[in-house]
Amino acid sequence: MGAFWATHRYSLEVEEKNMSTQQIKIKYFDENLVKIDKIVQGDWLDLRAAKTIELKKDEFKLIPLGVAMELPEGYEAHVVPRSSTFKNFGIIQTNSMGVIDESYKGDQDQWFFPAYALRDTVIEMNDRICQFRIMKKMPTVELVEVESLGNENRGGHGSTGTK
Ligand SMILES: O=c1ccn([C@H]2C[C@H](O)[C@@H](COP(=O)(O)OP(=O)(O)OP(=O)(O)O)O2)c(=O)[nH]1
Repeated sequence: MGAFWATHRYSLEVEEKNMSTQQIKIKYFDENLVKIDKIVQGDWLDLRAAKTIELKKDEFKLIPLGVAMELPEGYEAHVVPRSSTFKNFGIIQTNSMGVIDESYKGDQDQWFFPAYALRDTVIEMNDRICQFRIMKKMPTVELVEVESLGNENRGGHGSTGTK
């Protein structure tokens, strides 16, 4: 028992030491845009609409998020709606998840939220509509073509049942 806890505590300490703070250069496009908050809860950062946008039911618009960033080397960012976004504004994100490439870092590379409205709606400037986090990019991969993968089939959608 004692040995287990000693090992466990050691691995937690190592993890904590390796979690260094990463800096992200950020440019705001409008001085009236509320700056991104330090993380209060959780580890995603909320983003705000950079202008007031009106959408009619079934309309699509790109909502500017008012920021451009230079991500740390080897990282990309993922942007998803907040859980409450559909309830509050009746919009969904058309690409389900936005991927911000590491190379998207020019002065005019403003982040945007592609929105589809399921009802008439108004999103006010500075409303928090989505959230992002940075993720390590995947390693370089090579696709190797084969005739057979040599594995058993797992079975497709729903093959494990519902109970
Ligand atoms: O929700 C999103 C998705 C993308 N982008 C920006 C960042 C990204 O780096 C760039 C291009 O996105 P993506 O590669 O997904 O678009 P594409 O349709 O494949 O176009 P491209 O030919 O520019 O790659 O647009 C956003 O601001 N918000």
